[in-house]
Amino acid sequence: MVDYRTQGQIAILEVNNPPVNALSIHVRKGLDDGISRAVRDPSVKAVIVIGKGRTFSSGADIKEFNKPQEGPRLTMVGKKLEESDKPVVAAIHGTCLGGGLEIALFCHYRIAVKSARVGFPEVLLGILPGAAGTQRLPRVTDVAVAMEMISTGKHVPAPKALEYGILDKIVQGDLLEEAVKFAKSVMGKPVQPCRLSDQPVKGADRLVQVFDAAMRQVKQRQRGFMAPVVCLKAVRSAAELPYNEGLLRENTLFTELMSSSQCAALRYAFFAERAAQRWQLPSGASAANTKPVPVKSTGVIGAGTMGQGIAICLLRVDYPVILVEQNQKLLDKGVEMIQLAFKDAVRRKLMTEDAMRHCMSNISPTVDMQQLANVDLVIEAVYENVALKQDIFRKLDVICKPSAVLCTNTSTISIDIIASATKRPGSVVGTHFFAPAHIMRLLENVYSKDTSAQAVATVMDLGKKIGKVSVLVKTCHGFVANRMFHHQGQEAALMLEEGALPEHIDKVMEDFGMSIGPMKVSDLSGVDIGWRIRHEVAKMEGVELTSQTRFFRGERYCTLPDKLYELGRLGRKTGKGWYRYEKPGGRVAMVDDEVTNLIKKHSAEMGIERRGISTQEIQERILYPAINEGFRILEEGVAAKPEDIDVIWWYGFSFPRYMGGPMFHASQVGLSKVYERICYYHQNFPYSSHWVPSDLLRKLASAPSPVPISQWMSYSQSKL
Ligand SMILES: CCCCCCCCCCCCC[C@H](O)CC(=O)SCCNC(=O)CCNC(=O)[C@H](O)C(C)(C)COP(=O)(O)OP(=O)(O)OC[C@H]1O[C@@H](n2cnc3c(N)ncnc32)[C@H](O)[C@@H]1OP(=O)(O)O
Repeated sequence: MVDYRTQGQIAILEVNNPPVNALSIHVRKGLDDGISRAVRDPSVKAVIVIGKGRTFSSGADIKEFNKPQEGPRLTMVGKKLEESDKPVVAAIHGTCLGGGLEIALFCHYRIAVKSARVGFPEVLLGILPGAAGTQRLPRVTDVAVAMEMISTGKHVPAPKALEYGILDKIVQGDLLEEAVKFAKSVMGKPVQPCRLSDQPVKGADRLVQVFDAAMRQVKQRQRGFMAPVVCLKAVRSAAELPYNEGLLRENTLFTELMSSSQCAALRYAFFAERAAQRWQLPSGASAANTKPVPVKSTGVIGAGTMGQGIAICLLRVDYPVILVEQNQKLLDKGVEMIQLAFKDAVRRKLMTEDAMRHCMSNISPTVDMQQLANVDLVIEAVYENVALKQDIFRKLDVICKPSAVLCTNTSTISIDIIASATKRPGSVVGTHFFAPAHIMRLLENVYSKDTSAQAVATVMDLGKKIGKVSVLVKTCHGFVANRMFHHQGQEAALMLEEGALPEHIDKVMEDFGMSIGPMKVSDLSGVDIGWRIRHEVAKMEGVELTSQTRFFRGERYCTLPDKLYELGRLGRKTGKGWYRYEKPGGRVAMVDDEVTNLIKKHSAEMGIERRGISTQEIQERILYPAINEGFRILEEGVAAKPEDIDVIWWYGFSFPRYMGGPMFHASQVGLSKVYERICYYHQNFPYSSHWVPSDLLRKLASAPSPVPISQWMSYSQSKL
């Protein structure tokens, strides 16, 4: 785990714990033994700590967090490094994160290659740097920088870290050779000035202003998230207490966070997100045994909002895009909007003018679908209409080369139905982007009964390349995201006619932790989207939905969203939806009397006596139908595991990660309690099928003791 060798008068401690040199027990032990040996050996005059493989160290081993602490503590190992009278140099490449950076800060010097990154991402796991990081970082760099780094978890590129004083030197060429040269240059120099524990905190005279400003930002950015707040308090104590007392304070705060439910949720999230990448099809084909089709050229059909966003995602990572629209006017508009989005990115310094020009030079706009003949992958992004999509895929089948992967950005229509329009259903796969497609991180990839493993591998790989978090699901109407979200929308509308107002529902859900409430989400994605889907389904079933419709498909139906649509209140894009906005496309949601009156009038017309709806009821009626549907999705194998559902909710609907996602949240509340409440609502609202309790949930709720999430799927086939 740590290889010890000497090169002349220099001892080299090389951490070797693939893949990311996590500081597991054997690494800590190896470093502890290694530094003792180097200190004891009179022929050794300097020490280098370096990582083998792709990285210096990703920090403490997160898998060990659930277990009793064994072996030397990281702070003890660090203390030995710092107390060495022989200079110790950390030689950094790849990432130097968390406990890895803490080790580096115990060393007397830090050098790095230019591509290295350093950071304290502990906050993203709901904890703080617990091996002296909060006390040592503000002794090497300004306290404001330390507060920013520790409370956001952002990685800092080596050149910036040099500027901050965290690194002593950036080297070119072979890192070890350069480290040896550097070690020789400091051999024999006194190490005392390089011991951070002896240094004062930098910028301590500005502590109060810096702390207050950082705290304001943290509270604004992430309401309800404890870790950033506690991180700031820990850094503050570095400036207020002597070093050793600061360490004790850090330890107390660390233990507090480590035992919190937010930390449990975030650790779950860390592994869930990675597990989602290890996809597997029922055939046994998997990420491990399937190669993607190489993609060098792409096409996007539809230059509307979604098509524009998807094209931007592809252009940003250097894919050439053939953008197809049905007429020149729509095409020109689409290209103009793409250009505007890039200009905005330049204005916000997210890209350079040159990069923008390069991206724009990679678009080939056309109204001729034949231009797609040679692309490796095409994504259809036209509006949600079965006949239209089938027509496009029929044409693609004729036009595209045999190896092309044919993707659809449908958000609800079964991929089986779209693929059936082609003679190559194996090549057809769903790539469901979330609006705005160039901003939202989620890509819900959808396989049909015929989709080939290679097509799946290609879209999972594409997701990674364009910086998305991809989750693979099996096709059905609405897939995972919209199938669950749909019930929230239904239940929200029903609560509106019973007595709630949009701002009440949003406030409750925002207080719960959602970054925006469901009514604002509806305005953001467009009131017309739901309208189109409902009316498309009704049309397919030969039903006409009118303002008098009370039941549809045997279920209680609320016409309020349809009434909003008919008023042309389509959401943010028209400047009016469930709220009023400062302008079409505006962002500031304001309560609108017209909507309040519409809702009250609607209740009266329906003969419903409005009542006050409690916070608990709003929370349960928004969350539990989605959770119940999540269990059905698991029963049907539409999602392979509960973790995949939660990943979809973090990245598709901004569900607070520190609450773990709806399925994790259900496990925290207790499945028997969730089941009991769903049964209660089912009794009260018998005409809403989303309250019919899932069989899997029933089985899990009646287990003699709580079943851990990782074992839920073993109950899906059981006969209990
Ligand atoms: C009250 C009870 C007290 C009990 C106390 C017990 C602990 C005491 C410890 C006290 C000291 C605190 C020390 C320190 O302050 C705390 C920490 O260091 S926490 C860790 C901080 N580091 C991180 O959060 C980094 C996490 N990793 C990443 O961001 C990325 O993995 C990466 C390093 C940037 C690399 O990214 P990629 O190249 O994309 O690779 P992957 O992400 O796919 O990772 C590959 C593989 O490695 C696994 N892995 C990564 N990091 C860790 C880790 N720190 N520990 C364990 N495993 C890690 C990852 O899961 C992947 O594996 P796979 O899932 O594919 O099997």
